[in-house]
Amino acid sequence: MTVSTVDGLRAEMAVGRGGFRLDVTLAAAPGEVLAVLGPNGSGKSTLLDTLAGLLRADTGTVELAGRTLAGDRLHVPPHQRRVGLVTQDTLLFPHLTVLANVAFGPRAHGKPRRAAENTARRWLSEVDASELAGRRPSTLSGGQAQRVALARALATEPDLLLLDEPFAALDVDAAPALRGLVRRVLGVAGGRRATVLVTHDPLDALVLADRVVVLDGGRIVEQGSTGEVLSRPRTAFTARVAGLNLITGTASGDGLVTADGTHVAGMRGEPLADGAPAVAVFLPSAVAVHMERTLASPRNVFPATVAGLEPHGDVIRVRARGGPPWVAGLAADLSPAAIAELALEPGTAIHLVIKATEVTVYGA
Ligand SMILES: Nc1ncnc2c1ncn2[C@@H]1O[C@H](COP(=O)(O)OP(=O)(O)OP(=O)(O)O)[C@@H](O)[C@H]1O
Repeated sequence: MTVSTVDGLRAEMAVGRGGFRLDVTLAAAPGEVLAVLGPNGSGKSTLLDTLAGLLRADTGTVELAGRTLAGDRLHVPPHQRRVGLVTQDTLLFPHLTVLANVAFGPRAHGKPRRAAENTARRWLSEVDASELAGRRPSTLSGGQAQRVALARALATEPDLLLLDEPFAALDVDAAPALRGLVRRVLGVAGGRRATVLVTHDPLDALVLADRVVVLDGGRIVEQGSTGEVLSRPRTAFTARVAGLNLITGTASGDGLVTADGTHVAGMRGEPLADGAPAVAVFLPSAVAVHMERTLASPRNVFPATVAGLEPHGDVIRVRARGGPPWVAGLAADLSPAAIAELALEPGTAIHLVIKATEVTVYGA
């Protein structure tokens, strides 16, 4: 083993893939979660594959928790890196039970069977999957399989956890709860472990990451704390990524109550005591605009006024104002045809309609 003085992860590497070249320098401190955002083809998977050791960098070094994993003529193979990888395809062994799948890593690292199974049970319990221990992977739902895959990665006690779009394959009902669970689990025994999370979804970054890097064309075009990058975007991609609606208030039931007493119906992303400071987060694409006040439940209906219309890729972003202060700046993405049909223009009185299942509520 080659010793390094670096705590956590530090990677400075260049790798070519066909005509594409990834050239990045990044670091994640022990206990830190670094989100990697970027448009399709920007090099996110190439980055993860290289960190995992599945792909060999052409030049550069990768150092992790006091060890050099890649460098001058050095390439530590994936299974010796102490790196855990969770992807959308959970890749569980179909012929093994859930318990045996999770115990596999510790066994492969030399733990006796009983000790490996104890470790597996502990991590299954952390991801709320103890009752799945005897099941085969083919009998699990997508969300259950993702929880098991996470337990399997963590059971090896990796120095680096790589999460590749872990919620992308889940339906809208399953993703918020799993995101909340991952946030909790990443806090467990996370002192030494660094985490790199690749995602398309700004919610993932907002909820899970301490810092964000934005990749474009194989290079890092933005980086900083998650709040900094998402509140002051400097590229079109990050501006879109940051285009979230956010309402602050205090937790109440499954939703929250704003300072002026409006109830916002949502889904809890994590357990929250009623009255705790909370934020409700949803995408502009989840907001419909109606002229009449519809009473369809379980939807949120907020009266507002059109403040402005901005072209936004293929859609028109409607900005709202009026009513209580939190309405100002809320955005709805509509097709140009819908804008024309509703005859929207600045000053038009509207109702913003958002399904509760599209709104995720987290602790603030
Ligand atoms: N096996 C490969 N051989 C040659 N080129 C590849 C290979 N895999 C990826 N590429 C190219 O490398 C570039 C970066 O791809 P990569 O999959 O890392 O991007 P990404 O950001 O993960 O994209 P996405 O969000 O679509 O998953 C792309 O131009 C892609 O065409």
